[in-house]
Amino acid sequence: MEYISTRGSAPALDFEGVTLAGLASDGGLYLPREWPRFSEAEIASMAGLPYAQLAARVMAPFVGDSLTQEELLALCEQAYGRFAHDAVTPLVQLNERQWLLELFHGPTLAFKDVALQLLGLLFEKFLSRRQGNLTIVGATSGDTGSAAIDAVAGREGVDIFMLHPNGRVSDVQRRQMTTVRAPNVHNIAIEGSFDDAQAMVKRMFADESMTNRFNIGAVNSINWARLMAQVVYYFYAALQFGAPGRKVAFSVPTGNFGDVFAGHVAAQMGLPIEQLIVATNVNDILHRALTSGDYSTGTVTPTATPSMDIQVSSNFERLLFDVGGRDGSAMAEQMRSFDANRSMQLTNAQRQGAAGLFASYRADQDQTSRAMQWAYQHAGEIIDPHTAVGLSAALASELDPAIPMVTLATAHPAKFCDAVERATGVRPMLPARVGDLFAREEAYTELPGNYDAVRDFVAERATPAG
Ligand SMILES: Cc1ncc(COP(=O)(O)O)c(C=O)c1O
Ligand SMILES: N[C@@H](CCOP(=O)(O)O)C(=O)O
Repeated sequence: MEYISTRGSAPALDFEGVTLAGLASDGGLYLPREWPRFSEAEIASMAGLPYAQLAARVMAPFVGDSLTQEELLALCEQAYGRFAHDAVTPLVQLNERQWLLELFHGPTLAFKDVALQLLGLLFEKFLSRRQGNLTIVGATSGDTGSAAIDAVAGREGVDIFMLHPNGRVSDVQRRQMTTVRAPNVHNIAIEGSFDDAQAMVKRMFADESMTNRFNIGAVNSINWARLMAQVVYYFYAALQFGAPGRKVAFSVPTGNFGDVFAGHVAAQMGLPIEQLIVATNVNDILHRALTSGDYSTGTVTPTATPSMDIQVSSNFERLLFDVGGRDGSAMAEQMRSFDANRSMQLTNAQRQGAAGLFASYRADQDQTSRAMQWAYQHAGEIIDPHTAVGLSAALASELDPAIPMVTLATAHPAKFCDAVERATGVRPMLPARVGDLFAREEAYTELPGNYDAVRDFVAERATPAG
Protein backbone atom coordinates (compact mmCIF):
# COMPACT_ATOMS: atom_id res chain seq x y z
CA MET A 1 0.00 0.00 0.00
CA GLU A 2 1.37 3.40 -0.99
CA TYR A 3 0.46 6.64 0.79
CA ILE A 4 0.41 10.10 -0.77
CA SER A 5 0.16 13.57 0.73
CA THR A 6 -2.92 15.77 0.30
CA ARG A 7 -0.56 18.56 -0.82
CA GLY A 8 1.09 16.56 -3.57
CA SER A 9 4.80 17.18 -3.11
CA ALA A 10 5.94 14.96 -0.21
CA PRO A 11 7.45 11.57 -1.09
CA ALA A 12 5.05 8.61 -1.22
CA LEU A 13 5.62 6.25 1.73
CA ASP A 14 4.63 2.77 2.81
CA PHE A 15 2.65 2.05 6.00
CA GLU A 16 5.69 1.89 8.26
CA GLY A 17 6.90 5.19 6.79
CA VAL A 18 3.61 7.07 7.32
CA THR A 19 3.22 5.71 10.84
CA LEU A 20 6.59 7.11 11.87
CA ALA A 21 6.36 10.30 9.77
CA GLY A 22 3.01 11.58 11.12
CA LEU A 23 2.61 14.76 9.07
CA ALA A 24 3.87 14.85 5.45
CA SER A 25 6.94 17.00 4.79
CA ASP A 26 4.90 19.37 2.54
CA GLY A 27 2.53 20.09 5.46
CA GLY A 28 -0.17 17.78 4.05
CA LEU A 29 -1.74 14.65 5.47
CA TYR A 30 -1.09 11.16 4.19
CA LEU A 31 -3.79 8.88 2.85
CA PRO A 32 -3.77 5.78 0.64
CA ARG A 33 -3.20 6.34 -3.08
CA GLU A 34 -6.38 4.28 -3.65
CA TRP A 35 -9.02 2.96 -1.30
CA PRO A 36 -8.97 -0.80 -0.87
CA ARG A 37 -12.46 -2.25 -1.40
CA PHE A 38 -13.97 -5.43 0.04
CA SER A 39 -16.55 -7.41 -1.96
CA GLU A 40 -19.94 -8.12 -0.38
CA ALA A 41 -18.86 -11.74 0.13
CA GLU A 42 -15.71 -10.61 1.94
CA ILE A 43 -17.71 -8.31 4.23
CA ALA A 44 -20.25 -11.07 4.92
CA SER A 45 -17.42 -13.42 5.90
CA MET A 46 -16.38 -11.01 8.69
CA ALA A 47 -19.66 -11.38 10.60
CA GLY A 48 -19.18 -12.67 14.14
CA LEU A 49 -15.40 -12.28 14.24
CA PRO A 50 -14.00 -11.24 17.64
CA TYR A 51 -12.88 -7.59 17.62
CA ALA A 52 -9.12 -8.22 17.35
CA GLN A 53 -9.55 -10.63 14.44
CA LEU A 54 -11.89 -8.25 12.65
CA ALA A 55 -9.38 -5.43 13.21
CA ALA A 56 -6.59 -7.45 11.61
CA ARG A 57 -8.83 -8.28 8.59
CA VAL A 58 -10.01 -4.70 8.04
CA MET A 59 -6.57 -3.13 8.49
CA ALA A 60 -4.57 -5.70 6.48
CA PRO A 61 -4.89 -3.89 3.12
CA PHE A 62 -3.60 -0.65 4.67
CA VAL A 63 -0.66 -2.30 6.42
CA GLY A 64 0.51 -4.05 3.23
CA ASP A 65 3.83 -5.78 3.70
CA SER A 66 4.97 -3.59 6.61
CA LEU A 67 3.75 -6.41 8.93
CA THR A 68 2.87 -10.04 8.34
CA GLN A 69 -0.77 -11.00 8.98
CA GLU A 70 0.40 -12.91 12.09
CA GLU A 71 2.28 -9.88 13.41
CA LEU A 72 -0.73 -7.62 12.81
CA LEU A 73 -3.10 -10.01 14.56
CA ALA A 74 -0.74 -10.37 17.53
CA LEU A 75 -0.57 -6.58 17.92
CA CYS A 76 -4.38 -6.29 17.72
CA GLU A 77 -4.83 -9.01 20.34
CA GLN A 78 -2.38 -7.25 22.65
CA ALA A 79 -3.96 -3.81 22.11
CA TYR A 80 -7.58 -4.89 22.54
CA GLY A 81 -6.78 -7.28 25.39
CA ARG A 82 -6.49 -4.19 27.60
CA PHE A 83 -10.15 -3.21 27.14
CA ALA A 84 -12.57 -3.70 30.01
CA HIS A 85 -15.40 -5.08 27.85
CA ASP A 86 -15.17 -8.40 25.98
CA ALA A 87 -16.81 -6.83 22.94
CA VAL A 88 -14.21 -3.98 23.04
CA THR A 89 -16.75 -1.53 21.49
CA PRO A 90 -20.22 -2.82 22.51
CA LEU A 91 -23.49 -1.63 20.99
CA VAL A 92 -26.22 -0.48 23.39
CA GLN A 93 -29.84 -0.06 22.27
CA LEU A 94 -31.70 3.11 23.34
CA ASN A 95 -35.00 2.54 21.51
CA GLU A 96 -36.25 0.80 18.36
CA ARG A 97 -34.09 3.01 16.16
CA GLN A 98 -31.37 4.64 18.27
CA TRP A 99 -28.17 2.91 19.35
CA LEU A 100 -24.92 3.85 21.05
CA LEU A 101 -21.55 2.39 20.08
CA GLU A 102 -19.57 2.58 23.31
CA LEU A 103 -15.97 3.39 22.49
CA PHE A 104 -14.78 4.21 26.01
CA HIS A 105 -13.89 0.85 27.53
CA GLY A 106 -10.13 1.34 27.10
CA PRO A 107 -7.62 2.35 29.78
CA THR A 108 -8.28 6.13 29.61
CA LEU A 109 -12.06 6.05 29.05
CA ALA A 110 -12.33 7.64 25.59
CA PHE A 111 -12.46 6.46 21.98
CA LYS A 112 -8.84 7.51 21.48
CA ASP A 113 -7.69 4.33 23.23
CA VAL A 114 -8.99 2.20 20.36
CA ALA A 115 -6.37 3.62 18.02
CA LEU A 116 -3.66 4.70 20.44
CA GLN A 117 -3.26 1.36 22.20
CA LEU A 118 -2.42 -0.07 18.78
CA LEU A 119 -0.29 2.90 17.71
CA GLY A 120 1.95 2.56 20.79
CA LEU A 121 2.65 -1.04 19.78
CA LEU A 122 3.23 -0.10 16.13
CA PHE A 123 5.80 2.50 17.19
CA GLU A 124 7.58 -0.09 19.32
CA LYS A 125 7.59 -2.64 16.50
CA PHE A 126 8.82 -0.27 13.80
CA LEU A 127 11.42 1.44 16.01
CA SER A 128 12.87 -1.95 16.95
CA ARG A 129 13.73 -2.39 13.24
CA ARG A 130 15.55 0.94 13.03
CA GLN A 131 18.21 2.67 15.07
CA GLY A 132 17.12 5.86 16.77
CA ASN A 133 14.56 7.65 18.86
CA LEU A 134 11.16 9.14 18.22
CA THR A 135 10.10 12.50 19.66
CA ILE A 136 6.33 12.60 19.76
CA VAL A 137 4.83 16.07 19.86
CA GLY A 138 1.05 16.17 20.31
CA ALA A 139 -1.79 18.57 20.97
CA THR A 140 -4.82 17.63 22.99
CA SER A 141 -8.14 19.07 24.02
CA GLY A 142 -8.12 16.39 26.71
CA ASP A 143 -8.55 12.85 25.45
CA THR A 144 -5.79 12.23 22.91
CA GLY A 145 -3.24 13.32 25.51
CA SER A 146 -4.14 10.79 28.16
CA ALA A 147 -4.60 7.95 25.68
CA ALA A 148 -1.27 8.66 23.97
CA ILE A 149 0.58 8.98 27.27
CA ASP A 150 -0.88 5.69 28.49
CA ALA A 151 0.17 4.04 25.23
CA VAL A 152 3.83 5.16 25.28
CA ALA A 153 4.74 5.91 28.93
CA GLY A 154 7.96 4.13 29.84
CA ARG A 155 8.58 2.78 26.30
CA GLU A 156 12.18 2.66 25.09
CA GLY A 157 13.21 5.04 22.32
CA VAL A 158 10.18 7.38 22.61
CA ASP A 159 9.77 10.77 24.30
CA ILE A 160 6.32 12.35 24.39
CA PHE A 161 5.59 16.09 24.70
CA MET A 162 1.87 16.74 25.07
CA LEU A 163 0.43 20.26 24.80
CA HIS A 164 -2.97 20.98 26.33
CA PRO A 165 -4.78 24.34 26.55
CA ASN A 166 -4.30 25.57 30.11
CA GLY A 167 -7.56 25.48 32.11
CA ARG A 168 -9.64 24.21 29.19
CA VAL A 169 -9.75 20.47 29.87
CA SER A 170 -11.74 18.70 32.57
CA ASP A 171 -10.06 17.86 35.90
CA VAL A 172 -10.22 14.15 35.13
CA GLN A 173 -8.72 14.67 31.68
CA ARG A 174 -5.86 16.81 33.04
CA ARG A 175 -5.07 14.43 35.88
CA GLN A 176 -5.06 11.44 33.53
CA MET A 177 -2.14 13.13 31.77
CA THR A 178 -0.31 14.95 34.54
CA THR A 179 -0.23 12.22 37.17
CA VAL A 180 1.59 9.74 34.92
CA ARG A 181 5.16 9.50 36.19
CA ALA A 182 7.58 8.26 33.56
CA PRO A 183 10.84 9.91 32.48
CA ASN A 184 9.75 10.02 28.81
CA VAL A 185 6.47 11.90 29.50
CA HIS A 186 6.38 15.72 29.39
CA ASN A 187 3.10 17.60 29.90
CA ILE A 188 2.87 21.23 28.81
CA ALA A 189 -0.08 23.52 29.57
CA ILE A 190 -0.04 26.37 27.04
CA GLU A 191 -1.94 29.63 27.09
CA GLY A 192 -4.54 29.54 24.33
CA SER A 193 -6.87 27.06 22.68
CA PHE A 194 -6.45 23.56 21.25
CA ASP A 195 -6.15 25.20 17.81
CA ASP A 196 -3.13 27.19 19.03
CA ALA A 197 -1.53 24.00 20.36
CA GLN A 198 -2.25 22.08 17.15
CA ALA A 199 -0.76 24.90 15.05
CA MET A 200 2.47 24.75 17.12
CA VAL A 201 2.70 21.01 16.64
CA LYS A 202 2.32 21.34 12.87
CA ARG A 203 4.89 24.14 12.83
CA MET A 204 7.42 21.91 14.57
CA PHE A 205 7.10 19.33 11.78
CA ALA A 206 8.17 22.07 9.34
CA ASP A 207 10.96 23.51 11.53
CA GLU A 208 14.31 22.27 10.21
CA SER A 209 16.08 23.28 13.42
CA MET A 210 13.99 20.51 15.01
CA THR A 211 13.59 17.98 12.19
CA ASN A 212 17.36 17.95 11.53
CA ARG A 213 18.02 16.90 15.15
CA PHE A 214 14.95 14.87 16.12
CA ASN A 215 12.64 12.32 14.52
CA ILE A 216 9.39 14.14 15.20
CA GLY A 217 6.38 11.80 15.37
CA ALA A 218 2.62 12.31 15.73
CA VAL A 219 -0.08 10.73 17.86
CA ASN A 220 -2.84 13.07 16.74
CA SER A 221 -5.17 11.98 13.99
CA ILE A 222 -2.88 13.67 11.46
CA ASN A 223 -1.14 10.27 11.78
CA TRP A 224 -2.83 7.93 9.27
CA ALA A 225 -2.49 4.89 11.58
CA ARG A 226 -4.86 6.57 14.06
CA LEU A 227 -7.65 6.77 11.50
CA MET A 228 -7.01 3.30 10.14
CA ALA A 229 -7.66 1.77 13.55
CA GLN A 230 -10.86 3.81 13.95
CA VAL A 231 -12.30 2.38 10.69
CA VAL A 232 -12.65 -1.00 12.40
CA TYR A 233 -15.49 -0.12 14.77
CA TYR A 234 -17.69 1.09 11.92
CA PHE A 235 -17.36 -2.42 10.47
CA TYR A 236 -17.92 -3.97 13.88
CA ALA A 237 -21.20 -2.10 14.35
CA ALA A 238 -22.51 -2.42 10.79
CA LEU A 239 -21.88 -6.17 10.71
CA GLN A 240 -24.10 -6.57 13.75
CA PHE A 241 -26.94 -4.85 11.87
CA GLY A 242 -26.57 -7.21 8.90
CA ALA A 243 -24.00 -5.55 6.63
CA PRO A 244 -23.46 -5.93 3.74
CA GLY A 245 -27.21 -6.63 3.35
CA ARG A 246 -28.48 -3.77 5.51
CA LYS A 247 -27.63 -0.09 5.67
CA VAL A 248 -26.73 1.80 8.81
CA ALA A 249 -26.20 5.49 9.69
CA PHE A 250 -23.80 7.01 12.21
CA SER A 251 -23.91 10.23 14.18
CA VAL A 252 -20.41 11.31 15.17
CA PRO A 253 -19.52 13.99 17.76
CA THR A 254 -16.89 15.87 15.80
CA GLY A 255 -13.94 18.18 16.43
CA ASN A 256 -10.81 17.37 14.46
CA PHE A 257 -12.82 15.35 11.89
CA GLY A 258 -10.76 12.20 12.47
CA ASP A 259 -13.46 9.90 13.79
CA VAL A 260 -16.00 10.78 11.13
CA PHE A 261 -13.36 10.60 8.38
CA ALA A 262 -12.74 7.00 9.49
CA GLY A 263 -16.44 6.42 8.70
CA HIS A 264 -15.89 7.86 5.24
CA VAL A 265 -13.01 5.42 4.77
CA ALA A 266 -15.24 2.51 5.86
CA ALA A 267 -17.81 3.57 3.25
CA GLN A 268 -15.12 3.74 0.53
CA MET A 269 -14.13 0.18 1.49
CA GLY A 270 -17.65 -1.07 0.71
CA LEU A 271 -19.48 -0.80 4.04
CA PRO A 272 -23.14 0.15 3.40
CA ILE A 273 -23.24 3.45 5.30
CA GLU A 274 -26.30 5.50 4.40
CA GLN A 275 -25.18 8.68 6.13
CA LEU A 276 -22.55 10.13 8.46
CA ILE A 277 -23.79 13.01 10.61
CA VAL A 278 -21.08 15.47 11.58
CA ALA A 279 -22.34 16.67 14.98
CA THR A 280 -20.62 19.78 16.36
CA ASN A 281 -21.00 21.97 19.43
CA VAL A 282 -21.26 25.77 19.01
CA ASN A 283 -17.74 25.76 17.56
CA ASP A 284 -19.52 24.91 14.34
CA ILE A 285 -17.11 25.63 11.50
CA LEU A 286 -17.70 22.16 10.06
CA HIS A 287 -21.48 22.53 10.16
CA ARG A 288 -21.17 25.88 8.37
CA ALA A 289 -18.77 24.45 5.81
CA LEU A 290 -20.98 21.47 5.02
CA THR A 291 -24.19 23.51 4.81
CA SER A 292 -22.94 26.66 3.07
CA GLY A 293 -19.42 25.94 1.82
CA ASP A 294 -18.00 28.61 4.15
CA TYR A 295 -15.00 27.32 6.13
CA SER A 296 -14.15 30.40 8.21
CA THR A 297 -12.71 30.35 11.71
CA GLY A 298 -13.98 32.47 14.58
CA THR A 299 -12.79 32.56 18.17
CA VAL A 300 -13.07 29.25 20.00
CA THR A 301 -15.88 29.27 22.59
CA PRO A 302 -15.22 27.13 25.69
CA THR A 303 -18.09 24.66 26.22
CA ALA A 304 -19.08 21.69 28.38
CA THR A 305 -17.74 19.55 25.53
CA PRO A 306 -14.11 20.77 25.71
CA SER A 307 -12.69 17.99 23.55
CA MET A 308 -14.67 19.39 20.63
CA ASP A 309 -13.72 23.05 21.16
CA ILE A 310 -11.89 23.10 17.87
CA GLN A 311 -12.18 25.39 14.85
CA VAL A 312 -9.39 24.18 12.59
CA SER A 313 -10.22 20.54 11.88
CA SER A 314 -7.11 18.87 10.53
CA ASN A 315 -8.76 15.92 8.85
CA PHE A 316 -11.23 18.01 6.89
CA GLU A 317 -8.32 18.51 4.49
CA ARG A 318 -8.29 14.76 3.85
CA LEU A 319 -11.98 14.83 2.91
CA LEU A 320 -11.68 17.91 0.70
CA PHE A 321 -8.76 16.30 -1.13
CA ASP A 322 -10.53 12.97 -1.52
CA VAL A 323 -13.93 14.18 -2.72
CA GLY A 324 -12.62 17.26 -4.54
CA GLY A 325 -10.63 15.48 -7.24
CA ARG A 326 -7.43 14.48 -5.41
CA ASP A 327 -5.44 17.38 -6.85
CA GLY A 328 -2.43 17.93 -4.54
CA SER A 329 -1.31 21.27 -5.94
CA ALA A 330 -4.86 22.72 -5.84
CA MET A 331 -5.20 21.49 -2.26
CA ALA A 332 -1.86 23.04 -1.28
CA GLU A 333 -2.99 26.36 -2.76
CA GLN A 334 -6.37 26.18 -0.99
CA MET A 335 -4.69 25.48 2.37
CA ARG A 336 -2.12 28.27 1.83
CA SER A 337 -4.97 30.68 1.31
CA PHE A 338 -6.79 29.32 4.39
CA ASP A 339 -3.65 29.76 6.52
CA ALA A 340 -3.30 33.35 5.32
CA ASN A 341 -6.98 34.37 5.67
CA ARG A 342 -8.33 31.91 8.29
CA SER A 343 -11.16 31.39 5.85
CA MET A 344 -11.90 29.57 2.58
CA GLN A 345 -14.79 28.57 0.35
CA LEU A 346 -15.28 24.95 -0.60
CA THR A 347 -15.30 24.26 -4.35
CA ASN A 348 -18.48 22.94 -5.97
CA ALA A 349 -16.81 19.54 -6.40
CA GLN A 350 -15.92 19.45 -2.71
CA ARG A 351 -19.44 20.45 -1.64
CA GLN A 352 -21.14 17.98 -3.92
CA GLY A 353 -18.66 15.22 -3.08
CA ALA A 354 -19.28 15.66 0.65
CA ALA A 355 -23.06 15.94 0.29
CA GLY A 356 -23.32 12.34 -0.96
CA LEU A 357 -22.51 10.85 2.44
CA PHE A 358 -22.35 13.63 5.03
CA ALA A 359 -25.02 15.59 6.86
CA SER A 360 -24.25 18.02 9.69
CA TYR A 361 -25.81 19.38 12.85
CA ARG A 362 -24.92 21.89 15.59
CA ALA A 363 -25.97 21.39 19.22
CA ASP A 364 -25.84 24.23 21.73
CA GLN A 365 -25.57 23.72 25.49
CA ASP A 366 -29.35 23.32 26.03
CA GLN A 367 -29.68 20.77 23.28
CA THR A 368 -26.69 18.87 24.66
CA SER A 369 -28.19 18.81 28.16
CA ARG A 370 -31.57 17.72 26.78
CA ALA A 371 -29.96 14.79 24.96
CA MET A 372 -28.29 13.68 28.22
CA GLN A 373 -31.68 13.92 29.94
CA TRP A 374 -33.42 12.02 27.11
CA ALA A 375 -30.91 9.14 27.31
CA TYR A 376 -31.38 8.89 31.06
CA GLN A 377 -35.17 9.22 31.12
CA HIS A 378 -35.96 7.07 28.05
CA ALA A 379 -33.25 4.44 28.18
CA GLY A 380 -31.72 4.65 31.66
CA GLU A 381 -28.32 5.50 30.12
CA ILE A 382 -25.97 8.13 31.52
CA ILE A 383 -23.99 9.56 28.61
CA ASP A 384 -21.18 12.10 28.43
CA PRO A 385 -21.79 15.55 26.90
CA HIS A 386 -19.78 14.82 23.71
CA THR A 387 -21.87 11.73 23.07
CA ALA A 388 -24.92 13.88 23.79
CA VAL A 389 -24.01 16.24 20.94
CA GLY A 390 -24.07 13.20 18.65
CA LEU A 391 -27.30 11.89 20.15
CA SER A 392 -28.97 15.28 19.78
CA ALA A 393 -28.20 15.10 16.06
CA ALA A 394 -29.35 11.49 15.82
CA LEU A 395 -32.69 12.28 17.47
CA ALA A 396 -33.25 15.22 15.10
CA SER A 397 -32.41 13.20 11.99
CA GLU A 398 -35.11 12.78 9.35
CA LEU A 399 -33.49 9.77 7.76
CA ASP A 400 -35.66 6.70 7.00
CA PRO A 401 -36.43 5.30 10.49
CA ALA A 402 -35.93 1.74 9.21
CA ILE A 403 -32.20 2.47 9.05
CA PRO A 404 -30.51 1.94 12.42
CA MET A 405 -28.93 5.16 13.74
CA VAL A 406 -25.75 4.64 15.75
CA THR A 407 -24.29 7.46 17.84
CA LEU A 408 -20.62 7.05 18.65
CA ALA A 409 -20.27 7.25 22.45
CA THR A 410 -16.83 8.81 22.51
CA ALA A 411 -16.14 9.22 26.24
CA HIS A 412 -17.10 7.75 29.59
CA PRO A 413 -19.52 10.08 31.42
CA ALA A 414 -17.28 10.20 34.52
CA LYS A 415 -14.67 12.15 32.55
CA PHE A 416 -17.17 15.04 32.51
CA CYS A 417 -18.99 14.33 35.77
CA ASP A 418 -19.88 17.98 36.56
CA ALA A 419 -21.67 18.56 33.23
CA VAL A 420 -23.44 15.21 33.48
CA GLU A 421 -24.58 15.92 37.04
CA ARG A 422 -25.87 19.37 36.06
CA ALA A 423 -27.99 17.85 33.28
CA THR A 424 -29.23 14.65 34.91
CA GLY A 425 -28.75 15.01 38.67
CA VAL A 426 -26.61 11.88 38.61
CA ARG A 427 -22.87 12.05 39.30
CA PRO A 428 -21.15 9.24 37.40
CA MET A 429 -18.36 7.42 39.22
CA LEU A 430 -14.95 6.76 37.72
CA PRO A 431 -14.42 3.05 37.01
CA ALA A 432 -11.97 1.31 39.34
CA ARG A 433 -9.48 0.80 36.52
CA VAL A 434 -8.38 4.45 36.57
CA GLY A 435 -7.29 3.99 40.19
CA ASP A 436 -6.62 6.78 42.68
CA LEU A 437 -6.54 9.58 40.11
CA PHE A 438 -7.38 12.36 42.58
CA ALA A 439 -4.83 11.21 45.17
CA ARG A 440 -1.85 11.26 42.81
CA GLU A 441 0.50 14.21 42.46
CA GLU A 442 0.41 16.22 39.23
CA ALA A 443 3.40 17.47 37.22
CA TYR A 444 3.24 19.80 34.24
CA THR A 445 4.93 22.91 32.90
CA GLU A 446 3.01 26.06 32.05
CA LEU A 447 4.25 27.88 28.95
CA PRO A 448 3.01 30.97 27.09
CA GLY A 449 1.22 30.44 23.78
CA ASN A 450 4.46 31.06 21.98
CA TYR A 451 6.08 28.64 19.53
CA ASP A 452 9.69 29.50 20.47
CA ALA A 453 9.06 28.70 24.14
CA VAL A 454 7.58 25.31 23.27
CA ARG A 455 10.33 24.52 20.74
CA ASP A 456 13.07 25.35 23.24
CA PHE A 457 11.38 23.26 25.94
CA VAL A 458 11.23 20.24 23.62
CA ALA A 459 14.75 20.74 22.23
CA GLU A 460 16.27 20.84 25.72
CA ARG A 461 14.65 17.56 26.80
CA ALA A 462 14.18 15.34 23.74
CA THR A 463 16.64 12.60 22.77
CA PRO A 464 18.30 13.35 19.40
CA ALA A 465 17.39 11.06 16.48
CA GLY A 466 20.61 9.07 16.91
C1 LIG B 1 -14.83 12.73 23.74
C2 LIG B 1 -14.58 13.22 22.36
N1 LIG B 1 -15.59 13.22 21.49
C3 LIG B 1 -15.43 13.66 20.23
C4 LIG B 1 -14.22 14.14 19.78
C5 LIG B 1 -14.09 14.59 18.36
O1 LIG B 1 -13.43 13.63 17.59
P1 LIG B 1 -12.63 14.07 16.30
O2 LIG B 1 -11.59 15.03 16.75
O3 LIG B 1 -12.04 12.81 15.77
O4 LIG B 1 -13.60 14.70 15.38
C6 LIG B 1 -13.13 14.15 20.66
C7 LIG B 1 -11.79 14.66 20.28
O5 LIG B 1 -11.22 14.35 19.35
C8 LIG B 1 -13.31 13.65 21.96
O6 LIG B 1 -12.29 13.59 22.80
N1 LIG C 1 -10.40 16.01 20.88
C1 LIG C 1 -9.03 15.70 20.75
C2 LIG C 1 -8.30 16.72 19.94
C3 LIG C 1 -7.21 16.10 19.18
O1 LIG C 1 -7.74 15.31 18.18
P1 LIG C 1 -6.98 14.15 17.46
O2 LIG C 1 -8.01 13.12 17.26
O3 LIG C 1 -6.46 14.74 16.20
O4 LIG C 1 -5.85 13.66 18.30
C4 LIG C 1 -8.45 15.46 22.12
O5 LIG C 1 -9.19 15.05 22.98
O6 LIG C 1 -7.29 15.67 22.38
